[in-house]
Amino acid sequence: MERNNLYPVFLKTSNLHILIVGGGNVAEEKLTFLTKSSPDAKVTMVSPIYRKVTRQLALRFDVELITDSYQAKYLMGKHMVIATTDVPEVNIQVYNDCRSFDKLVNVADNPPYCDFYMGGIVTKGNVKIAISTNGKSPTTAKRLRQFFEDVIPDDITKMVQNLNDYRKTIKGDFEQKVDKMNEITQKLVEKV
Ligand SMILES: C[C@@]1(CC(=O)O)c2cc3[nH]c(cc4nc(cc5[nH]c(cc(n2)[C@H]1CCC(=O)O)[C@@](C)(CC(=O)O)[C@@H]5CCC(=O)O)C(CC(=O)O)=C4CCC(=O)O)c(CCC(=O)O)c3CC(=O)O
Ligand SMILES: NC(=O)C1=CN([C@@H]2O[C@H](COP(=O)(O)OP(=O)(O)OC[C@H]3O[C@@H](n4cnc5c(N)ncnc54)[C@H](O)[C@@H]3O)[C@@H](O)[C@H]2O)C=CC1
Repeated sequence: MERNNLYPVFLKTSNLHILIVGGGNVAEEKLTFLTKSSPDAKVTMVSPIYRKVTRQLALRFDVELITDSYQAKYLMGKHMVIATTDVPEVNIQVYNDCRSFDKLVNVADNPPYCDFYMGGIVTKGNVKIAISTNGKSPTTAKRLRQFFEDVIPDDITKMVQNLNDYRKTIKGDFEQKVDKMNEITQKLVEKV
């Protein structure tokens, strides 16, 4: 059976600078989900034209909007790049420039030109779940995201905090703490 070999990481987006090339529907969708998950993300966009909602999001999340066509100079200081223009040659140019400068790049909706994929993301307080279908079905990623948003209780973050507090009260060495933490959380995975 095929399997997903991607390696998920949880980026500290406040330390990284992301560039989105293009200002249309796809750019707006990527910006919406990026800022929903990571409102502190440092984002710059470059495009001759922006949508109204994109401008509103930019104001709200302190996104810098450069009104210009893409040029390689805009990659300077950026760690990750998402290309979303409606001109395939421009997207490929962005991809090639990023390769030359060792930047991570995602040509939205174009798997062969992605170093990473955007995922479906569920956030409940301190808990975050990222979902990928290996690029096979973004719609499935979206539906799973909606499912988990629904079934995971909002107060799961309380459990995380309680366990964190409880751990500090346990006496003993590291191994004894691990045993105790596993013992008290066993019920969470027991089949009923
Ligand atoms: C590979 C990947 C690369 C990347 O863009 O990063 C990619 C690729 C493509 N997307 C396409 C289309 C759509 N994408 C969505 C939605 C999402 N797409 C996202 C990620 C990814 N999309 C990466 C894989 C993630 C994984 O591994 O599963 C999500 C999860 C995250 C996000 O966008 O931030 C976000 C849901 C967010 C949420 O709701 O939580 C919908 C659904 C909708 O809008 O209702 C449609 C329309 C339905 C359809 O067409 O399937 C097409 C076809 C284009 C064409 O028609 O040619 C391709 C190209 C292809 O599949 O080959
Ligand atoms: N909208 C969608 O749901 C889907 C779109 N696509 C494809 O994705 C691409 C983008 O789609 P949309 O966002 O809907 O297009 P769009 O037309 O809404 O947006 C394209 C954006 O790219 C900008 N742009 C054009 N040339 C540029 C350049 N040289 N430098 C910087 N920005 C530039 C434009 O100003 C515009 O803001 C298209 O190729 C489309 O076929 C694929 C699947 C679904």
